[in-house]
Amino acid sequence: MAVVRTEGLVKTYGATRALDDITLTFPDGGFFGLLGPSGSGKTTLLRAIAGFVIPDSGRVFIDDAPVENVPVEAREIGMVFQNYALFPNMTVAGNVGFGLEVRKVPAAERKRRVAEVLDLVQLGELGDRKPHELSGGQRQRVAMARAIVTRPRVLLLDEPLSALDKSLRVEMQIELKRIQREVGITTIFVTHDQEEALTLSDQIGILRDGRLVRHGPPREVYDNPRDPFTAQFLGEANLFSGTPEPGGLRLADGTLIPGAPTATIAVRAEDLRITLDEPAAPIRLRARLRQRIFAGAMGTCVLDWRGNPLKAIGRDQDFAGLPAQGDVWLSWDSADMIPLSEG
Ligand SMILES: Nc1ncnc2c1ncn2[C@@H]1O[C@H](COP(=O)(O)OP(=O)(O)OP(=O)(O)O)[C@@H](O)[C@H]1O
Repeated sequence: MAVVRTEGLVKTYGATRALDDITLTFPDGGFFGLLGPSGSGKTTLLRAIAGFVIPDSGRVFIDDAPVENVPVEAREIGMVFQNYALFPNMTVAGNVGFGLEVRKVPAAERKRRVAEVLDLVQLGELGDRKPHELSGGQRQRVAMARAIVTRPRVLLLDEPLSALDKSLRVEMQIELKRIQREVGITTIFVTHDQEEALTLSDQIGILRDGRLVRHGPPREVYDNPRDPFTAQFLGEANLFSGTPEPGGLRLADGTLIPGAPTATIAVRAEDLRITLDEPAAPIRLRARLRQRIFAGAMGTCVLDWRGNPLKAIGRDQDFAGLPAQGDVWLSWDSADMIPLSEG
């Protein structure tokens, strides 16, 4: 286990600032999820920690020791990348034990440690198989086993589950979390699946254009996103901006939102209520229902308010009685307004 820390990391490629002054601590034994749109710098940050990318400036520390002079193989970092390549001609046990062989671990100990880690990823019976005789999820477990068998101080995972289909992916998320807990290893995980990041992480960090926009415990960041980017990136948020008045927030169409705390507020899609009749709620807006999307347990209503797209998420029965499209009322509780810092 180890604390990983970056200080003012900058990496540019021509005019692109892939990392723009990243200062961040990844807690000892924690599961840290890095999130951000495509091209925001997630992979570059992982590669800089691993030592594959040399930053223009700034430093990486592992347990308070700077690592710029420590080569990749000596950083004691385990890695699982998106396209983890297993050696096709080696058995599962051979693949997992390879790193130990390179480190000249004696055969008997090697065998014991490979068996131990295969048990941990629940592949104890499959050590003699070749990679092509495994399912995608099993291959992913082998890649995990291979990354942790050398007992690294840090585990870096770059979209390790993205090749798996949805149901296997969810199963593997639970597995991954269990394995990480059992081994207790400091883990930094890159994903662009926000649900995955929220499920797995003790802490999340959100990157945008190479900058760290926010970090903290998932619930804290979700409940109090602070800025419009984070509010819309994490979950589905509807933004409303207007002019603050003593009585509330005056929107462009003249509607007054009583109790709005700031000039820009967000309302989560799950907190919007839709009714055909005018509600008694103090906060209410006239909007147009454009589309109702059925998606199993939860459904989505796509709405339009004065040219702004809005979204409401709910169970199908919440939307029962609504037409496929047409004029509706929107309302929400004042407690569900999230104050945001800028418009
Ligand atoms: N070797 C490179 N040469 C030139 N530009 C690069 C290189 N590696 C990354 N970049 C650029 O740096 C930026 C950050 O890339 P990075 O791969 O870190 O993003 P990401 O958040 O991991 O994206 P994705 O989610 O698509 O994998 C992008 O604009 C990318 O084009």
